[in-house]
Amino acid sequence: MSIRSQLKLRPRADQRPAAPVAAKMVARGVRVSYGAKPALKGIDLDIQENRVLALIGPSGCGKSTFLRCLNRMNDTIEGCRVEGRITLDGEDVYGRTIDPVQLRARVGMVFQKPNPFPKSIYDNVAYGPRIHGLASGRDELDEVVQTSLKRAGLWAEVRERLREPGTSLSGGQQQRLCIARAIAVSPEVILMDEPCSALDPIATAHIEELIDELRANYTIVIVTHNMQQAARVSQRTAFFHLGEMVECDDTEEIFTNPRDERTQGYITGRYG
Ligand SMILES: Nc1ncnc2c1ncn2[C@@H]1O[C@H](COP(=O)(O)OP(=O)(O)OP(=O)(O)O)[C@@H](O)[C@H]1O
Repeated sequence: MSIRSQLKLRPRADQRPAAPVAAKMVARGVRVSYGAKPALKGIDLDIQENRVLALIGPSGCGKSTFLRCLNRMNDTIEGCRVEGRITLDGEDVYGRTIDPVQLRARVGMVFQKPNPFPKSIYDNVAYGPRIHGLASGRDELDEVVQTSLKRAGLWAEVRERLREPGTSLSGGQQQRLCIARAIAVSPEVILMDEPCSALDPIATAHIEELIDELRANYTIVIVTHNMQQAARVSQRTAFFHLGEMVECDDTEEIFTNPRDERTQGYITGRYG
């Protein structure tokens, strides 16, 4: 069986944009350390608009650290130092005028384990728009909640139970609720840190389909250990190794024709 069919790669024409795609976020020389210990050693990476970028690599190579740099989640980790430059639409996200709370509304995050707030399904989604003042009045808030749940592919399952706790949903539904919560504040970029690792194969398939739909409206960066998943959902893939970004290319190139032998070793399962 060819690697293309093993990885369920889509036909070439679907993978390749006809024209160059604009970079939504750009990282240059990003170095991160936790105390004295370096975790990222100078990452240069462009994140293209309305594309899914998968970050792959062995455990501990710095994928999550890099993801957290993009919306300054690392700010909350004591002893974590970030150097270099990351821009969103050309603006330095570490610039003095940037409010990290506003940044995290523009660059939302979905975590490994579904983490709904201890609130109703409705309030989980309404929370962000309320604190950011994005809806004036109840009707508008209802509309935002409904639209976000629809985009997250959850509306049909929860429309009759909006007042029930978010935690009463199944794991896969909770993860879609978390995606709806991220979408509700109209982000431009969505970061996903192994969003399917706690889910069964059916819930995983549902989230993967959703990711493919969401890229029409959002730029997505996903960390995954599952190479089939990277091949199925992403158009670009970056391979990380020991704190370096070894190569980034069209997903199909990375999986069928990697330039670096470390990438080759990883995707063929020699290590990792
Ligand atoms: N909060 C932290 N405090 C100290 N060191 C950390 C912290 N988070 C990560 N590290 C270290 O930074 C390095 C990169 O970790 P990171 O979690 O970014 O890797 P990863 O590629 O996402 O790994 P995994 O695939 O296992 O999730 C590792 O050596 C890790 O031990």
